[in-house]
Amino acid sequence: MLDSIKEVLITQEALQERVAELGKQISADYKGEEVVLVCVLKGAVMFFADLARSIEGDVTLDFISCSSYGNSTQSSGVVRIMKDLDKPVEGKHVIVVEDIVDTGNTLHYLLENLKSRNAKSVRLVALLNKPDRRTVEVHVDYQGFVVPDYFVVGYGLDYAEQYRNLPYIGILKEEVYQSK
Ligand SMILES: O=P(O)(O)OC[C@H]1O[C@H](OP(=O)(O)OP(=O)(O)O)[C@H](O)[C@@H]1O
Ligand code: HPA
Ligand SMILES: [Mg+2]
Repeated sequence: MLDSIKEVLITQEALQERVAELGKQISADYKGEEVVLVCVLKGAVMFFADLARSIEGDVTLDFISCSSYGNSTQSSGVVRIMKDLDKPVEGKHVIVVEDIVDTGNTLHYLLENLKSRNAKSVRLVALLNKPDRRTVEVHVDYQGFVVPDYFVVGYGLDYAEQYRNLPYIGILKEEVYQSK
């Protein structure tokens, strides 16, 4: 295990198992429907790639990039769209695929933004839900795991752009960000 990781919270195997379950559930719920899967870059990238492959049916992929954390472990509270979707979602079923709902700022902003584009429906699938830190209410339609109030990294989640390539979700040692 990496030196900067205090503890593995969710193993690679547990991630795979849960992602497959979510894929099954989504496939059943959207049977016979066309769905646009929206990846919220960059954090959701690993989850998105695995989830998309576990969904059976008529699926297209699109990408949006939001940022509110920068190089910090605290949300700036200001959400910016750095890259928008390529295609309009008007009249489409949209599933937003996100790595984590923490304060709720990003998803609150993004879900309202997508709903205003007149999609047929907009739902959220979040791999991780950290309810202890919530400052804005967000409805999570599908969730992978509830996590405690630690800054977690891996499987797409970063601290200052590092650790996204870890195959598991780990708790980052406090000294890594307190020394900065
Ligand atoms: O609920 P919140 O407190 O808003 O936090 C969740 C968001 O923060 C992270 O993104 P970040 O802004 O770090 O961009 P990244 O995905 O490129 O890492 C994460 O990927 C979520 O999108
Ligand atoms: O715990 C977290 N880890 C990484 N990125 C995040 N963005 C919001 N919360 C987190
Ligand atoms: Mg981040």
